[in-house]
Amino acid sequence: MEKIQTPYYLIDKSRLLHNLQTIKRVREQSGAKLLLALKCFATWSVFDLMRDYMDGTTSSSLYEVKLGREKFGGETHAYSVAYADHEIDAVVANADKIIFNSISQLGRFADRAGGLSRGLRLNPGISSSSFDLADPARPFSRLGEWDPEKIAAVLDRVNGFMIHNNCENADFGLFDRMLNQIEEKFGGMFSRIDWISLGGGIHFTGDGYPVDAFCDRLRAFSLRYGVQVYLEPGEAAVTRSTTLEVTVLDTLFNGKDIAIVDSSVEAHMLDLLIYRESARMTAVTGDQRYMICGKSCLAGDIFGEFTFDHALKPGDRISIEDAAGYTMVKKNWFNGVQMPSIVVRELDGSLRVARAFSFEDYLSSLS
Ligand SMILES: Cc1ncc(COP(=O)(O)O)c(C=O)c1O
Ligand SMILES: NCCCCNCC[C@H](N)C(=O)O
Repeated sequence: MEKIQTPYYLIDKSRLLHNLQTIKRVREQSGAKLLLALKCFATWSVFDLMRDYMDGTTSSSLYEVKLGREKFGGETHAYSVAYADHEIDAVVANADKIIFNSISQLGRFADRAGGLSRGLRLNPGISSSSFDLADPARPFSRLGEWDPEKIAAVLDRVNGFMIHNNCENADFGLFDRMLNQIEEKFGGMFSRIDWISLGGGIHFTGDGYPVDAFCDRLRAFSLRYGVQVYLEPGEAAVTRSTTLEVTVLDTLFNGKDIAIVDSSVEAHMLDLLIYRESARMTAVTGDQRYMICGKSCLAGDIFGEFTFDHALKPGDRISIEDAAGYTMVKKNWFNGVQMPSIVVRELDGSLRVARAFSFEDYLSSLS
């Protein structure tokens, strides 16, 4: 096979499988159903593998619901911060459950939900987010209903609840304590519904996570209230499965050694800029330190500073870790920078270019 032109996202199915096997274990041991959060990862070329290990998908918009139904299958949950009048029928036609963000949306659209099971998002007012931007419990948050009295008044109109308050939470103790608080606040209503989704943001596929204790906690919760528990992993499902493969185009010294690569943080790993985080690379011992920068015009288009065991030169290849969650779903055509192809390393080790992007794709993204 010819060398694949960078930049490209490289999804390694055997690394993905590692997470999926933990997901399978959680399903079996806890009785919970696990749905892929498409907002985090929607690269459907690897759904053939993922669907064997997960129960379906959850979504944030009409297009995600349709993608989940069409490309993943299984159980399809629809959630949206706010549904529009003109899209609700299509959402209902493509979903198995519909979750409303507010009592007012439930009131407006419940009668158009047909035979679908209906859910309401609850906001417990606590979260594990260390970023105000991603904190669903931030002051004045619009994400879900807070008041148990108001929620109790519409209980006869819903079959389930969705509570998403974990964010990059690798601490089981914190998960457990927050769930206790949720039970104290809303537990009185839990026996009166059929299912509860505890959302995403739980990093149970990470090294050393106490998976047994996690499963026991979920199973006990489910039995206590007689509810089907759902989880909505995004990041946990795809973490460490994907790299962004780039090539050095130029090097220069401006007080620091700098290497410019054929990619852009703003266009291809936008979350890093949004949350002001550094990219990750496999650690190399060496004494050549470089600031790895993107090729867009943005002065702060910087992946981070990394150490190498050799001097970088044009043509050298660099592999940036953790390029699955919240990357491909956010890629854009800023500066007209070549959009990375999507390449899959199959379980037998062969590489497949699932998608390559061209000037025509750039053209058709605008008019
Ligand atoms: C309702 C809901 N479910 C699931 C997720 C997925 O979270 P993560 O990718 O952190 O697991 C999110 C993240 O925004 C969410 O808002
Ligand atoms: N790595 C920086 C923080 C990322 C936060 N992810 C945001 C999405 C998340 N699922 C959420 O709850 O908003």
